[in-house]
Order: sequence, then C-alpha cells, then structure tokens
Amino acid sequence: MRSILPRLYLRLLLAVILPLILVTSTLWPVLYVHMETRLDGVRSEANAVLRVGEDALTRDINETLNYALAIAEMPALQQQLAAQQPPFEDSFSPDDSSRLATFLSTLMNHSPRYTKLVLIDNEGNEVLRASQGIGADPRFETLNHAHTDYFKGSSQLRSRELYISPPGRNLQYELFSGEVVPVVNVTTPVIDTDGKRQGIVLLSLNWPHLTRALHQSMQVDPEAKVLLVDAQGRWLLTQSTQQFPDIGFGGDFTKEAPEAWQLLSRQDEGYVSLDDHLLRFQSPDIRTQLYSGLAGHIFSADETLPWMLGVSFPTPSWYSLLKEETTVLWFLILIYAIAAAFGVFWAFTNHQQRKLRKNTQQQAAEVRSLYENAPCGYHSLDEDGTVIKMNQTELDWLGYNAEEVIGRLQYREVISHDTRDAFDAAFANVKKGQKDEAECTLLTHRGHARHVVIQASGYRHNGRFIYSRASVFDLTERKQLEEQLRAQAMTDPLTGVFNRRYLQSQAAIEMSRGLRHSTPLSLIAIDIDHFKRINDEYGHDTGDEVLKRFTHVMKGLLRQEDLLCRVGGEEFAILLPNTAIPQAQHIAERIRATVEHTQVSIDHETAGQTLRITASFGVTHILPHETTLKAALKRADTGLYEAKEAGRNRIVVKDN
Ligand SMILES: Nc1nc2c(ncn2[C@@H]2O[C@H](COP(=O)(O)OP(=O)(O)OP(=O)(O)O)[C@@H](O)[C@H]2O)c(=O)[nH]1
Repeated sequence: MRSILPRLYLRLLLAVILPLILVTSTLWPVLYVHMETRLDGVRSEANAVLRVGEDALTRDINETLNYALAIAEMPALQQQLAAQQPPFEDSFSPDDSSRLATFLSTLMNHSPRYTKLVLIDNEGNEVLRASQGIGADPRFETLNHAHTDYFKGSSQLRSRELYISPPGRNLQYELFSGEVVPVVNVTTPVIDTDGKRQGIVLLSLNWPHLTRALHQSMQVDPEAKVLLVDAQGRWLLTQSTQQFPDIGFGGDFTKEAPEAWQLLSRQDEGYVSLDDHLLRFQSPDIRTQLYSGLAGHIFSADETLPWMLGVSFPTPSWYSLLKEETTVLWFLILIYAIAAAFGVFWAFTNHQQRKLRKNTQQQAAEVRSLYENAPCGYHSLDEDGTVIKMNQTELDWLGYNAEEVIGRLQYREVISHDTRDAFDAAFANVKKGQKDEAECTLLTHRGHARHVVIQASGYRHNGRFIYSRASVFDLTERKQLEEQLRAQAMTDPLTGVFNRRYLQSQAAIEMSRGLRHSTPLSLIAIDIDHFKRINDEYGHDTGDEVLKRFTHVMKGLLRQEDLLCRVGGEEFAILLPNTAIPQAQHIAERIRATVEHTQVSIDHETAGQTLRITASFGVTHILPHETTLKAALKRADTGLYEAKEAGRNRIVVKDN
C-alpha cells in the first residue's frame, strides 16, 4: 500500500504537468506569433512616432536656419552694420536704425520660437538686439559677444554658411531677465553687396519651445516616452519624462542610465530593450539632414552633434497580452483544466486498472500453481492426440520436461499396450463431444508403470473439436490397497495361510484346469486332536502358537502348487492339484508322522518346555463331474470324522 500511494501521487503530478506541457507546447506557437505581431506593432508605432518627432525637430531647426539666412540677406541689416563701422557712413540714420530695431522686435514677438535676434559687428559688439517680449533695448548695445562660441564659430564662415551652437543656458538673457531659458544659438555672417563681411546675425532658438513641440508631436500615445541626448550623452529635454524623472536639461544621461547609454552609443539607430520598454532611436544630424536650398555648410561644436532622438513604448508582456486577450486566457484555462481533468481521470483509472491487473495476475499465478502442483495430472490434447498442455505433476509422473512433451509427444505413446485400446476408445468419444474416462497404465520415461484413470472432456467450437481437457488420477495406491484388501480377504491372519473363501474360489479354477488337462485333484481335511485341551491347559495364546507351528510344519512338507487353507478353528484343508488319492494319502501320512514327532515349544510356567500334538486326516479326491468343492469337502470331513472315531492320529481315505 505504501509503495502504491507515492506512485499514485507521481501519476497525479504527471497528469497535471504533462497536460500543461502539452497545452503550452501546442498553444505556444500561436501565442508566440501573437506576441510577435504585437511586438511588430510596437516597433511600427515607435518607428512612425520617431519619424514624426524627427520631422518636427528638423523642420523647426531648418526653419530657424533659413530664417537666420533670410535676415542676414536684408540690406537694411547690412547698412546698419556698415554705419557702425569705419568709415562710419551716415547713409543709415538713427531713424533708420530705430525702424529696423522695431521691425526686428515685431518679428520676434510674432514668433515664440525665438528668444532674440542680435546683430553683431566684426569685433563682437552688439549693434542691434530684438528680444522676445523685451524689444530692442539700448542697454545691450555695450555687450560684446567676442568670447562666445557662436561668435568664434562663425568668424570664418562664408556667405550662406551657418554655425549652430549646442543647446545651452542663455546666460546673457538670464542676466537681465532673471529667467533661465535654454537656447540654441544660430549665427550666420552678414556680407554686403561688395562681398565685405559686416558682422553676424545671431538668432536664438527657444529650446523649451522646440522640445515642447517635439514632445507633443511624439506623444501620440500616452505610453510613449521621448528621449533626446547629444553626442556626449547630455540630456536635452526640458520637460520631465516618466522614464527618467530625475534627470533635467543638461543632466548627464551616461550616469543616470549607464547601461542604456552603452547600448545607445554603439549604434546610430536601432532598437534597444530598456527594462520593460522597447526604445527606438535614431541620430538625426542637423548639419546634414533635410537642410537644402539656401545654406552652404552648417558648422557646430563637433562633439555635441549628432543628437540622439528616441521614443520608447512598453514592451508587451505575456501577462499584459493575456490580460488584454481575456478570451484567449479563458480558452487557455479551459483547455488546461480539461487536459488536467482528463489526466487526473487517467491517473485514477490507470491506478485502478493496474490494481485489477495485479490482482488478476496474482489469481492467475495461484490458479497456475494449483494447476501445476495439483495432486492429479492435467493435460490437453489436440485432435491428433498430441500434447498441447500438461501440468507439472503429470510431467513429474512421466519423468519428462515440458519442452520434450508439448507439441511433440503423442499421448498414447506413454500408454501401455494393454491399456491403449481403452484410451483410444475414450479419446474417440471425447472427440465426439462426450465425457469419458479410461483406466490406463502410463509408462514413464524410465520404464516404470503407473496405473491411472483418465477423465476427459472436449472443448468444441462451432461444432468442431478443438482440444481435450483431461484429469489424470493416480491409481497406484488404490491398486495396492485393493491388492492388500484382496490378500487380507483371502488370508487367515493368524497363520498366514489361505482361508476357506480362497479355497473355494481357487478350487473352481483348479477343478476346471484338472478337467481340461485330465489331471487328478485331491483334498485332505485335517483337524488337530484334542486341541481344546491345549487351550484349556496352556491358554489361548499357546493354542495360537501351536496353530502357527502346525501350519509351518505342514507348509514345509507341501509343494509350491499345493494350497493349504485354514477352514475352521483348528481345521485345515489341503487342495493338491495333479495329485491322485494314493499320493494324497502319502502326503497326509508324511504330515501326520512329522506332526506327531514335532515338539512344540511353549512358554508356560507350570508346563514343560515342549508339547506334542497329533492330527487326524480325511483324504478324498474331486470327482470328474463335480463342479464345486462342497461334496469333496463333505467326504473329506467324513473321513476325518471316522479317523477321530477310530482313535485319532490317523488317516481315513474316502474315495467316493
Ligand atoms: N487357541 C485357539 N483355539 C481355537 C481357535 N479356534 C478354535 N479353537 C479352539 O479349538 C477347540 C476345538 O475343540 P473341539 O472342537 O472340541 O475339538 P478337540 O478338542 O480338538 O477334540 P477333537 O477334535 O475331538 O480331537 C475349541 O476349544 C476352540 O475354542 C484358535 O484360533 N485359537
């Protein structure tokens, strides 16, 4: 029981695990394709959003660049700059200058994209400024831009060439307005009609304004997260982002997300998995991308460009997939539950079946053991009488092993010749569909005989004999017992000689043989004289001893074929085949004389050690017409009686 339970638990475990594996492995490809489709969807969406963002970014910056170039082309601007520099031509009056300033301020106020527009002479001195919301302010006139990157960066620029600074704090602006607004400074040289460089135009792009527009264009999906860093990993967004909430404009992205940066910095564009997000990124280089037409080269602080623009979307997880696809989830649960239920059912059924099979096998083994070791033999024969089955008991009786017998031995071969007919007759009846039995003698492998009775019946199918089934009972013991009983029935237990019944049965045989061969048959009746006295004097046991001794003496005087029988208490008869009366008389005389001279030892305190006995005899012969012993016995008894009457210890012959 203990060993069965763990097996049942193991099967139950398998019944749950196997369906799970089966269902999962069957549905896995479907779910996998489903997941891949979802991932493809996310990739496509990221691609599209990134393209929109990139378009917005480059479009705004391109417009700024073109705007700067267009302003630099304005003749009034060139005249203003020329008027500020030697030989200080007075063709551009202060009124002209004021009108220009007003015009530029109006331009600025109408475009929130820019924070300021500054006209700078070749020495870096600010000639004119138009700022967002402030307008042209004479206070700035004294400012010098000679130390700035954009002034230096644009010093070598030729006509229609541009310099773009990295996004940064507009410190000058901050100084006066108190606000900190990151800007991108764009500069381009102002060249007059003679090709003389008059100075530069500085156009500051409002970076928060630009990135806000970028945010808006890319956040078509609330799940989308925007990323914008420069080539050094500086964070360029001014709006907070959920994905990197701790980082602000100018923050070091390489420290905030070193692993992500490592992945991003390896390639110009692609996909990167960031935790549970998929990031699609690209490196739009503002110096080359989309810009065409008005400008020549665009220069920048090289190490900060190109920027890296990215958008990330949550990666679909199995959980989110199943949560969304509740039908699929329920289907999965249902399929799994059915499979598991089937598995459990199978486990229990299988367990029961195994138990039943084990019991059946045990019972079959018991039946087999009973069959093999039964106290009787069992065998089956086919139509030809060939052994097709035989139990161990019968094999042992016959002294063969199964291989020598099954399919090889014809059963009648082990039956003795004298009983073979009985077997054949019984087997023929069995083949006809009857039950039958036959007493046979089996001849063993070593040549011994075994008496048996074979009881058989036939197995038939569709009216045709298929095989016989026989039980074989050993009769050896029974025969021996019968023999013993028969011998006991014929023998006198005290003296061991035959009794009256045997004399009569044997006499019939001897009489018919005598008649057949015409040989004489004589009979002697004998009675011990005064036997009663012996009993009375010495006791019954001594009487018995005398009877035994008397018998022994007589047996010693007779031939093999003579039949000595005790026919009464102390009365005996001897049937003498092939013996005529004279020989019979002679034999009787020899017995009489021997007995007379025989001393019988007795074990008695008062008596002597031996005693002598005598006997009387009546002799006759069987007449040819006599068929029973009755008349002859009567004659012999008459002779005996006469011998007693005549004084005992003598012989009287009665021949008719
Ligand atoms: N010890 C013994 N005595 C037996 C047996 N069978 C018969 N007797 C006895 O034999 C005696 C026979 O006695 P009787 O028939 O009177 O004959 P008897 O004494 O021999 O006298 P006669 O025959 O006339 O000589 C009886 O006393 C029986 O009891 C026996 O098997 N054993």
